Amino acid sequence: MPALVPPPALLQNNESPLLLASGSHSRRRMLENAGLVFESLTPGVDEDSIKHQARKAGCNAATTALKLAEAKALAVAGGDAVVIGADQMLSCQDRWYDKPTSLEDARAQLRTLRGQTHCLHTAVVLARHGQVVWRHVEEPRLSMRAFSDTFLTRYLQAEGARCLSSVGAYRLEGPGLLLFWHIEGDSFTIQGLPMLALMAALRQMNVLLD
Ligand SMILES: Nc1nc2c(ncn2[C@H]2C[C@H](O)[C@@H](COP(=O)(O)OP(=O)(O)OP(=O)(O)O)O2)c(=O)[nH]1
Repeated sequence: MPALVPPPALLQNNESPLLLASGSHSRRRMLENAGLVFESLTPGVDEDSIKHQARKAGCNAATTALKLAEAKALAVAGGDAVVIGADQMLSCQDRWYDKPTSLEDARAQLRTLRGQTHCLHTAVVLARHGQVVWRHVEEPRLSMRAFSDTFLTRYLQAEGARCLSSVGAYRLEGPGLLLFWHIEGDSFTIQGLPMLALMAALRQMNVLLD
């Protein structure tokens, strides 16, 4: 039975096309699962340079994530569309982490994060006609178990490259859940988008029906 995707007219106004300025499968999946109809584009933004400048200017991780989300939303030519830009930074003990580039990188990162609490500074913005019209940040806190090296080896064998698409080297909706003993915050936000706040903003902008 194919997944039932409600026709756009039932859930949103066709006059305001929606564009996701992100290459994130996780973000796309969450919007699709909510029944939204949208286009997606991967923004060409030099994230490392923006992060470096922000850090040098003394910005915290939440402000930096907002700057990145805005840069992504403004980097795509949206025309009349409402454009969603988002970014997620991971910080632990004031150190910032990026998406691991290899399983060895993921192993090293998880060994550093285990037994500690880290924060996922998750920013989302809406832009229209080249202007950012809405900004939002949520900062869930996730406490990792002090898991064994044997567990970590088995986890990486089970997850493989799937864990490289996430800033924390885990998929909360997958075996990543086994890494944690406590989580404060919204699971959608952890997966990359504060969906409830975003849906409320899209209703405010008359993109989604109230
Ligand atoms: N499936 C899944 N993805 C997660 C989870 N936690 C974080 N992520 C993903 C969401 C984002 O795709 C990624 C955070 O990195 P970024 O915000 O830089 O986005 P990304 O580079 O993926 O795409 P973008 O820069 O927006 O084109 O981590 C999780 O628990 N599950």
